[in-house]
Amino acid sequence: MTVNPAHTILWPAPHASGAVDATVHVPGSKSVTNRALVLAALASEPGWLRRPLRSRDTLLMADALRAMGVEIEEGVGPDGTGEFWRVIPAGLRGPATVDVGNAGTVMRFLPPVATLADGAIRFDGDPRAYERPLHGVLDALRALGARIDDDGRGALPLTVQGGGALEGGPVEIDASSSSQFVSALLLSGPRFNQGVEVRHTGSALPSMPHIRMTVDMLRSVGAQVDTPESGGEPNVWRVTPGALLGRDLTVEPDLSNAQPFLAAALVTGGKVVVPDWPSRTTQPGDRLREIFTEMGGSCELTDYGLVFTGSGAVHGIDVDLSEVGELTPGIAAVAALADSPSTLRGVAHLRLHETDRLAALTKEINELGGDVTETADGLHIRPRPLHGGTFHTYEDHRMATAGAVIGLAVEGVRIENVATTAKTLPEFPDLWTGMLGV
Ligand SMILES: O=C(O)C1=C[C@@H](OP(=O)(O)O)[C@@H](O)[C@H](O)C1
Ligand SMILES: C=C(OP(=O)(O)O)C(=O)O
Repeated sequence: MTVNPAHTILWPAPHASGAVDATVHVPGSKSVTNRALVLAALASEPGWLRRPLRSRDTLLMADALRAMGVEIEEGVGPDGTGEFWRVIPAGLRGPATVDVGNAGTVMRFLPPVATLADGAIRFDGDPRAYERPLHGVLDALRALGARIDDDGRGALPLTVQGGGALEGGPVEIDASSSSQFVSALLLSGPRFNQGVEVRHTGSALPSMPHIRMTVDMLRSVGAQVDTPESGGEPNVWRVTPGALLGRDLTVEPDLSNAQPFLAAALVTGGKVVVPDWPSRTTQPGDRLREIFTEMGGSCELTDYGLVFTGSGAVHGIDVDLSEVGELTPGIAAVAALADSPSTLRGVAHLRLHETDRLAALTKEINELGGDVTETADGLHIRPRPLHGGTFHTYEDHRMATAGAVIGLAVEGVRIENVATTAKTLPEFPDLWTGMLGV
């Protein structure tokens, strides 16, 4: 992917001179695209993805699957239907090398896939990827019969010695540091000889909507999945072995990436329309309708999409974000501009995301004059008048977009390395200036 060199230095975040009024077409969901790619690669017939997200995380996923033998053709559909990817599954094989970048979905979803390959699959990634938790997936795979060589830390870099099949069966994991451990095992589960039964044994499990997304998408390609919600035991998911269908799936807009645009309407007292907002979805970003309404906006979901309107007032909020952790940076940015304090709770695991998001938000907002303190599991934010300055992003796409939201209301904010938004939204700087008409 080409990165505009100007965006890797300091990007003057545009200041809003008035209320925004824009329609923003938000590209496809990262979480849906990467699940769809994995499921299509494991299917027994070709499948299609329409309007897939093209970003660093999803291109890494596509490249990794290609390296293991899957064919992915790219094209553009007729009549404005947008881009499509046609995924043609093949016998997975090594040797191959997978670059996970700093994509949680790639580093967690693919080691289970690699156990099904014939040959060695080596995994490597960005320095931060070495620090992000992976042990839950690796320990589980070993317990299910896989051979994995690592340096003993239960982290990247590592090599999965794919044996062409995995026995599978019941396994216990502690997924309190990432829901992606559970999703990873479930996604490949239909292809294990005995399927898989995942029992989460640790403390609270974050990001439950993302596990529901995994289950929904598995079922939509013909997998049989028993869940706590479908009458099973609490914290236990069971996937029956079986073939997966190739599907024709249109990817929903990424609702977490819609967040900065909705936030723009909220903090400027303006209006933003996001076309194709789904009426029913497992994406955690759908919770923004409720959260940003409580913070002062209002929503109307029409057949065309979501119409979100700010009132001019921005209120603080006391909210448990454990189910929707990836929304935290954007909510913190709005909270720093509110008329009352906020408490964001339930997100201790964000310390092991792209960066330590709790530390990064605290430091960067405070350096602009804010008053944020870290708690054991979140942030306490007391709004104060902010001033301009450099907002560092720590190679975290959501830090960059959070800084841009603050920049709308505060003159002189410069975002360091806005190009890091390429992880999930390479078009961010252009969409942002387009929204503002600058
Ligand atoms: O499965 C997924 O697509 C995701 C799950 C969540 O991870 P954690 O459970 O590690 O927070 C979320 O934060 C991440 O952005 C995407
Ligand atoms: C936590 C995130 O990403 P990842 O998929 O790398 O975990 C995120 O996008 O906010």
